[in-house]
Amino acid sequence: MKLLVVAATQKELTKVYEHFDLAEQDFIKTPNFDILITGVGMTTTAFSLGQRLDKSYDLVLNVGIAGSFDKNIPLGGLVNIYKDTFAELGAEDNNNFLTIDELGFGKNTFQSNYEINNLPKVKGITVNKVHGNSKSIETITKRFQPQVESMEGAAVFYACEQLSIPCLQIRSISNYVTPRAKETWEIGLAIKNLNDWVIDFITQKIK
Ligand SMILES: O=C(O)c1cccc(C(=O)CC[C@H]2O[C@@H](n3cnc4c(=O)[nH]cnc43)[C@H](O)[C@@H]2O)c1
Repeated sequence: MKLLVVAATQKELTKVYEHFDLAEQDFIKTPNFDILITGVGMTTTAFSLGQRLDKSYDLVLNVGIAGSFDKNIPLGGLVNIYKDTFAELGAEDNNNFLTIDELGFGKNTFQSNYEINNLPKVKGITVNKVHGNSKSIETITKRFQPQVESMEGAAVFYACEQLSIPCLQIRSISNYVTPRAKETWEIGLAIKNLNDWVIDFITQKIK
């Protein structure tokens, strides 16, 4: 199994780098798995994957922290984002929003096609702008009923679909999507739990 692990920042994979004794670089090849650090957001993700992703990979594992709309998911909890939507891609039509699908230019939602058993499956959206305002949170919740949001997920699903490569997106919840309150974010806990899971997953896969 040739595995590519994709994350936005090296910080989100700190313990993975330490555990496997990896050099602090944004693209690392090892005999058993590769790591790609893309930078934050859809544009950097698309560019990085355009440079590094090829059909030799059997699985892409997209990991990172994320915000949750769903207060039933604990901070530091891991989720399997099985479906992810480009939430801002489309057109305003006065008080309505037309998705890229409705405009006839493609599709806005992409799915994972790799099954694992042990994590809750949730619906995500991918955004350029982290939600941090009551009105916009209410609007986006009504529009797509998302449980979580990130800034890269749908872009990774898109790239994998283009090359027919199985893709799994696992994220650890660092914060709730609320009017911005960074002091309540649990980034350290989320990154620790994510890294423990990634180390375990890689170790199982390369046995
Ligand atoms: O401040 C830090 O110490 C720190 C360490 C590692 C990563 C970060 C980030 O802010 C990474 C940004 C990354 O996180 C995702 N994310 C997290 N929460 C949300 C959210 O509420 N809405 C959207 N995206 C979120 C996102 O995918 C970014 O790539 C900070």
